[in-house]
Amino acid sequence: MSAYNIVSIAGSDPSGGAGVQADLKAFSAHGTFGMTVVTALTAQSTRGVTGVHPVPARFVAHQMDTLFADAAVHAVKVGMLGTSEVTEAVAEAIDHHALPNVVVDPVMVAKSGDRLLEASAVDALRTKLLPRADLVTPNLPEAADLLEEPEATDLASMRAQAWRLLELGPRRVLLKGGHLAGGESVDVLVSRDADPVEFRAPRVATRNTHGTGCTLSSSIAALLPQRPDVAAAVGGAKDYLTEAIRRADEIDAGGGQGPVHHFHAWW
Ligand SMILES: Nc1ncnc2c1ncn2[C@@H]1O[C@H](COP(=O)(O)OP(=O)(O)O)[C@@H](O)[C@H]1O
Ligand SMILES: Cc1ncc(COP(=O)(O)O)c(N)n1
Repeated sequence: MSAYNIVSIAGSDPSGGAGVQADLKAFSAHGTFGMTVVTALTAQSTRGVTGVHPVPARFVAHQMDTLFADAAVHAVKVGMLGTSEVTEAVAEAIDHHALPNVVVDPVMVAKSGDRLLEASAVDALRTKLLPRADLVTPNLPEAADLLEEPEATDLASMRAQAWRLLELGPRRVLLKGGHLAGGESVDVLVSRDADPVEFRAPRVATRNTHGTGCTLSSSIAALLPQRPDVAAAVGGAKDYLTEAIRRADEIDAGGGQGPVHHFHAWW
């Protein structure tokens, strides 16, 4: 029996590498029981997103109310939200159901360059959701959009932006450096209540990085109830993800940018 129920509130990726599909795989790999609240359907493959069909906000709220009235939830990962109405519904549910260990991955644009959040919804994400997050995990373009600043180009500007993101209200910020160049991929964790920590991993030479951000945030959510503190959960998630990227070329899910290997410890 798994002691922990972890919920992904995110979009569907039929190709299985990102969205709720990736989250369920990561939750399972970390020995937890995964649940999902779907916020949007996408038509998507390893080559890109060809369509987005948002779920009406009222029905996203209906899914959450039905699930949270029954299941004990130990952590939540929030991914693609699509619209400002859905973003606001999720923010309300976090308060109403007093959801614990809320990890927000502020998904805006897919690796393929396709938009996954309406431009008009960035404000709702910034003002309604970020202040309710225990941890927010932007990549560099998302951090720049949230701060309305140019994108960070080195570790020093990343560190400065991580602190400014903390001023938007989340309890902690993990600013991910996957989009920078260099031999190492470095993520910066800053908190209101602990010293900053940097997580370094050798940069893997592969184009198969579809869903890395989804997989990292859902792994952190799965590990938060199992590890002594947030830095330990992020470290465990980063180690798992790095190995999943290292083994990504073993999966053949299409001819574009492929997924990472969620079950590298088993197959
Ligand atoms: N080629 C790579 N090798 C190793 N780690 C990577 C690589 N690309 C991304 N990462 C790591 O994957 C995670 C997601 O990174 P990033 O690409 O910045 O976010 P997103 O997937 O949201 O765009 C981060 O921990 C980052 O350091
Ligand atoms: C449903 C959904 N959610 C999130 C992502 C982002 O993942 P990535 O940035 O790796 O494309 C995605 N492509 N699809």
